[in-house]
Amino acid sequence: MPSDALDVAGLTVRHRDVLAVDGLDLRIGQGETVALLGPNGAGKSSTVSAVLGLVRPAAGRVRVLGRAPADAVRAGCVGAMLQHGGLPGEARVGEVVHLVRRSYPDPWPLDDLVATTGIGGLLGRPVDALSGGQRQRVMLALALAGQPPLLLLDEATSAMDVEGRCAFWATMRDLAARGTTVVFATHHLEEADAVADRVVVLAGGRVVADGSSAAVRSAVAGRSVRLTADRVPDDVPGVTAGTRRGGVVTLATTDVEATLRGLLDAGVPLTDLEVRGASLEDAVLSLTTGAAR
Ligand SMILES: Nc1ncnc2c1ncn2[C@@H]1O[C@H](COP(=O)(O)OP(=O)(O)OP(=O)(O)O)[C@@H](O)[C@H]1O
Repeated sequence: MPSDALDVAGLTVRHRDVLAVDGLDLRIGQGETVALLGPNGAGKSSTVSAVLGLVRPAAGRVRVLGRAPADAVRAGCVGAMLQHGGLPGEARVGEVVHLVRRSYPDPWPLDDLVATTGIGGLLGRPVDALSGGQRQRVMLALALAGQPPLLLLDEATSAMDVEGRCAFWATMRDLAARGTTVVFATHHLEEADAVADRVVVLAGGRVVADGSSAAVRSAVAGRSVRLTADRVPDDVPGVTAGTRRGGVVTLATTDVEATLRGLLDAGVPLTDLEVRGASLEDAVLSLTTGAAR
């Protein structure tokens, strides 16, 4: 059994003259929940397409659970929800789910699949009559139909309402807890922050940050240190700006550790100390601005 769900080395994807993915290295272990983040055109969908064997890389290597992408897909190892995934318009949802389940040797039990994805009320409806969010729920059911060990989700919740999103991510957490590897591309950074145990930030087809959400957030400048203090010296290391409201001092800093050390060295007690990091959105913006071609 390979230890990696995904092993991507030097992946380069070109769409005619556009370099979409530029020598990308990425290893994802089994059971990880990983968010792919980055601005429009960063190469997230192209990476997902290469992992599914839908585009042929110009260079590099992709292994999915130790297999070539097409073999992994054929073996039912990968479930995917893509941005432009098609469904037969006139067929009823129940028929499509039935057909897809039948194509797998060990499909997800129907009742549980229907309940998990919340499509019970949709089975008799023609696919064409679904709303965007309902359609995404059906796509999820199809992606899960073969009980795949690896799920790839590209903007999977873009059309869902708040309730649908909450239910969707609760399902993902359950699947992750059962050992499913979940890799999702999203622009909803709060989802990534809440769900992913690792975030990979792409820009210009390259990885510009890779780590826990907390680690990626802390890698950017713009953190602040807040404390209650009567006096703070002017020359605390790392501090770029300071404000005072009553007894509460807020210091913007590029180096939290140096700032805290400086305060302690100056004999300032760290009363009511709060250190605030940049949001994941701040971090992704800062990491990707100027990084894309
Ligand atoms: N079929 C295609 N033909 C030509 N260029 C393409 C094609 N698909 C993607 N591209 C280009 O490749 C680059 C990467 O696109 P990709 O869709 O992988 O980015 P993304 O990070 O998924 O973006 P988004 O967040 O907008 O979905 C972009 O410059 C895009 O215009």
